[in-house]
Amino acid sequence: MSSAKKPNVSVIIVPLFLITLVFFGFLYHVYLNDAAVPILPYYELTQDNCTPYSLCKENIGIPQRSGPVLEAKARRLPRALIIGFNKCGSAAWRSFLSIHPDIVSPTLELRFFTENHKLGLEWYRSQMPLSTSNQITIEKTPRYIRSVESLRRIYEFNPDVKLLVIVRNPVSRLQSEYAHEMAKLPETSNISFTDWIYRNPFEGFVTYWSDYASTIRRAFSVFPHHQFLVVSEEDLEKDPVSVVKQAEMFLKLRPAVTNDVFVFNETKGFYCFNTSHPFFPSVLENHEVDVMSGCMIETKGRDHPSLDANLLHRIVNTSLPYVRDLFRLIHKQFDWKYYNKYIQEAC
Ligand SMILES: Nc1ncnc2c1ncn2[C@@H]1O[C@H](COP(=O)(O)OS(=O)(=O)O)[C@@H](OP(=O)(O)O)[C@H]1O
Repeated sequence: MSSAKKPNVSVIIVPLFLITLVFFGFLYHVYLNDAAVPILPYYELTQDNCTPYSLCKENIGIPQRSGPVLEAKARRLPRALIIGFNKCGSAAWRSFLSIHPDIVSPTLELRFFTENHKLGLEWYRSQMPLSTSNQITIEKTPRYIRSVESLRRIYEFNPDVKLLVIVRNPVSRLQSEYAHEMAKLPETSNISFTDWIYRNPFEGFVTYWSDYASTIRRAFSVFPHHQFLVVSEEDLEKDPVSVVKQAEMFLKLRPAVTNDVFVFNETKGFYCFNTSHPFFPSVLENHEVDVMSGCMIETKGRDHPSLDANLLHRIVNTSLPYVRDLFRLIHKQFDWKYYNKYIQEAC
């Protein structure tokens, strides 16, 4: 008489059922449910063994999706910075770049390498938006370029960081600064552009706003030239796609931003986001963009004061040597009204 007991079927079927469940659950998780990508707090991630000050040197390149990968989102430190100049379209450039699927960017100027340095690198990281490892983070604080101390800190943070710089016709930059200052005052205290200019010692004031070259030259003494991309506000205003494309190439990102991402808004007088473009929802967290119109908020694109001919002549005369110096330094020439006729050839 055999004493062997028949195996209980449930001992086999239950684990088999559970394994199948887990397997299909996994497939669903990876292939069908993008939202299921786990979002881990940054400190749970290895960050590719990077130490805080030696940032990851992985290639910034075309993301290769070669199969199911469980991609963790994390708060990553910037690999590119917009370091200057203020009143030159730095906010629009940052916003326009951030529509690229491989770019994320905090809206606020974090000023980490200037006054907020004491808050520490972990604070800086905590301010960054979540991103995947295929995306790069870009932070914008236009005052970085003016401070040597900040440039040295940036170098210590990451000597390979990419540096984005935007400059502007000095005349428009002065008008922009004036509009910015007047907007802070009650209307009754507003003064004319001419009075505003002559409130200050003329030469020094105009030089301060026009001499991009000295500031960039100083930055060149900290970082090699090839780590800089210098563009012009006028190009961003006229043809934002071309300026975003320059950055795509410079950052070695796949070409993703096309003409249909932007539309010219007659009321605003500037290019704005095309709100029906599939990329648009990615800027909804951007507090510098009006989500209804897709335009930059009202503090960007103010009316400029008209110019008295004599004053214009004086400003152009004073700033011309600095404009020449800039074009020579960066080996580029921008299409700047009032200056073009004096500058016959580049570099
Ligand atoms: N598309 C688009 N929409 C709105 N504004 C645009 C755009 N492109 C460039 N600009 C110009 O950006 C100028 C503001 O420059 P910044 O953002 O660098 O100013 S700030 O330093 O951050 O305050 C702002 O200057 P003002 O015109 O003087 O307001 C704009 O001329």
